[in-house]
Amino acid sequence: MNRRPAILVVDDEPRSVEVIARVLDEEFDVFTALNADEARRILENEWIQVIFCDQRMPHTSGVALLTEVRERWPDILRIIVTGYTEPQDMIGAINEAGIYQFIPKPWHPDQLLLAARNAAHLFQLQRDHERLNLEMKLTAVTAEARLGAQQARVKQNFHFDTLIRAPGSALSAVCLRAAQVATFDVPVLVHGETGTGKELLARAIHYSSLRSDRPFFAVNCGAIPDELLESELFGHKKGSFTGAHVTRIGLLDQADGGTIFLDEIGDVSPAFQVKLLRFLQEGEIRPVGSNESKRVNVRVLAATHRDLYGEVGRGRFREDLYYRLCAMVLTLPALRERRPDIPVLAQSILDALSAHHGKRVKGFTEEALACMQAYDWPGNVRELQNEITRMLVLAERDTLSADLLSPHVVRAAAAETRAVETRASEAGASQAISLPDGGPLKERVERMEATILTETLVRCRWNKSRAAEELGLSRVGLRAKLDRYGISRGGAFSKSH
Ligand SMILES: Nc1ncnc2c1ncn2[C@@H]1O[C@H](COP(=O)(O)OP(=O)(O)OP(=O)(O)O)[C@@H](O)[C@H]1O
Repeated sequence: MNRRPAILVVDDEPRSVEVIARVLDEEFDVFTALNADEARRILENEWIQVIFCDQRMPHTSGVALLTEVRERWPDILRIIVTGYTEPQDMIGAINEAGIYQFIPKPWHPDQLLLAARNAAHLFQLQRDHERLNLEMKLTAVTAEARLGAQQARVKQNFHFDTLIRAPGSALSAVCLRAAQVATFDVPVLVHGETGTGKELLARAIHYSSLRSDRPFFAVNCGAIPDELLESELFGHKKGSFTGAHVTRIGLLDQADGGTIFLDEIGDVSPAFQVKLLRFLQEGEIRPVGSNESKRVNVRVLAATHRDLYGEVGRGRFREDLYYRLCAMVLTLPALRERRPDIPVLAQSILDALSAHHGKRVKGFTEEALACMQAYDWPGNVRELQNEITRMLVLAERDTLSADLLSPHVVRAAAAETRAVETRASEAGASQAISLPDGGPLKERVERMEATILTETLVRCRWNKSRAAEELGLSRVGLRAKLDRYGISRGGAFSKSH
C-alpha cells in the first residue's frame, strides 16, 4: 500500500494546529505538536517529509526549531508560518534554518495545500535522485568488480604458468627471463620455430606487465600483404584507396597504452620496415590517406622463426629497426630440445581437449608416450596438439595407445629406438669390457646392473611391464632401480655412472 506523505504541524496555539491539520488532512498523513519537545518525539518516531512550524512559540522560536531539524533531519522540507514578514527576518531565517517556504498569516487554505504538495513532491524528487545516485555507484562498483574479475581471469589465462613444462625444463629459464623483462617497458624479440609458443609467451609478458589492464593485439605480419598491413596497424581514412568504404582505426591506435605483438616480423617488406621504424622512432602514427599524425604509447613485442640478426647481415632486415625491436631476445626451444616436457605437456593438452569435447580419456600408455618422446615434432606444440586431437577422436578406450598415433610418428619413433638400441649395445659392449677394471666391487656391480637394465628396456621398447617380467622384478621394484640409477628414456643415465 502506498503511504501518503507525512506532514508535521507545530504551533503552540491548539486552534491553529487544528485548522491547518484539517486543510492538509485530505491529502496527507498529518501529525501535530504544541511545542518543540512534542515535535522532536514525533520526528524521532515518524518518517516526516514536510514540517509546518509557527514562528512565534513560547520557549523555542520556529526558526530555532527548524534549524535543529535541518541539522538532525536534513531531508525534511521546512516551511514557516508567520505573521512577521520583515525581509530582514526572512533572509536570516532562510540562511539559518534553510527554510523552503514562508507562509504569511493570514493564509489561504489553497496556499497551504499548494506549499505542502510542492514540498512533498520535492522531497520525493530528492529521494529518487539519491536512490539513482546510489544505484549508479553500485552499478559502477559491480561493473568495476566484474571488469577486475574478468581481467584477473584473462591474466590468469596468460600467465607464464600456462607455458606447460616439466621441472627444470629449458623453457623454465626462458620464462624466468621473460618474467624479468615483462615489467620493463622495453621491446622484446621472441625467436623460435613455428608452434613453440611465441605468441603465448608474448601474451604472458603483456599480462605480467604494467600495461596488463590495457589491450593486447597480435598481428601476423607474414600473412598480410603490405598495403593491408599498413592499414591494419596505422588505420586509414574513408576513401583513401579503392575499397576503403569506411574510416578504420588502426590497431596501434586501439592498443594505445597496451601492447602490440608483431608475429613473423622477419617477413615484412623493406618498404614496410621503414614505416615501422618511423613509428618506433617518433611514437606517432599517421593513418593511410590522412595528413594528421597522432601520438600513441604502445609497447612492441615481435617474433620471428628466422635468424633476424643473420637477415641483418644479409641486408634483408634493417639494422636500425632490429635494434629498435630487441632490447632483449628470448629464444624458445623446439619441442625436440625439451623432450622431458612432452609427457606433462601431452597430458595437459589431453585434459583440456577431453574437457572441451566432453570425451573422458585419462591419459596415454607408456608406449604411446615413448613414441611421442622419440618423434621430432617439426610443428612443435601445435603439431602435438593436432596429434592428440586426432588420437582423441579415434579413441575407443580411456587410455590413448600407440596404435592411435599417426604412422609417421610411430615410424620415426621406431627408427629412433633402433638407433638407441645400436648405441646401447655398443655402449654395453664397451662397458662389459671395461667393467672388471678396478674400483670397489659394489660400484662395479651397480654399473653392471644399470647396463643390464638399460639393455633390457631398450629390447622391450621401454615397455616397463615386459622388462620387469623378463628381469624377474615387480614394476615397482624396476621403477625404484631406474630412479636409483637415473635411467630414463633418452638413453643416458643421469647419475654419475
Ligand atoms: N609451453 C606450452 N604450453 C602449453 N601450450 C603451448 C605451449 N607452447 C605453445 N602452446 C600452444 O601451442 C599453440 C601454438 O602456440 P603459439 O601460437 O604461441 O606458437 P607460435 O610460436 O607463435 O607459432 P607461430 O610461429 O606458428 O605463430 C597454441 O595453441 C599454444 O597455446
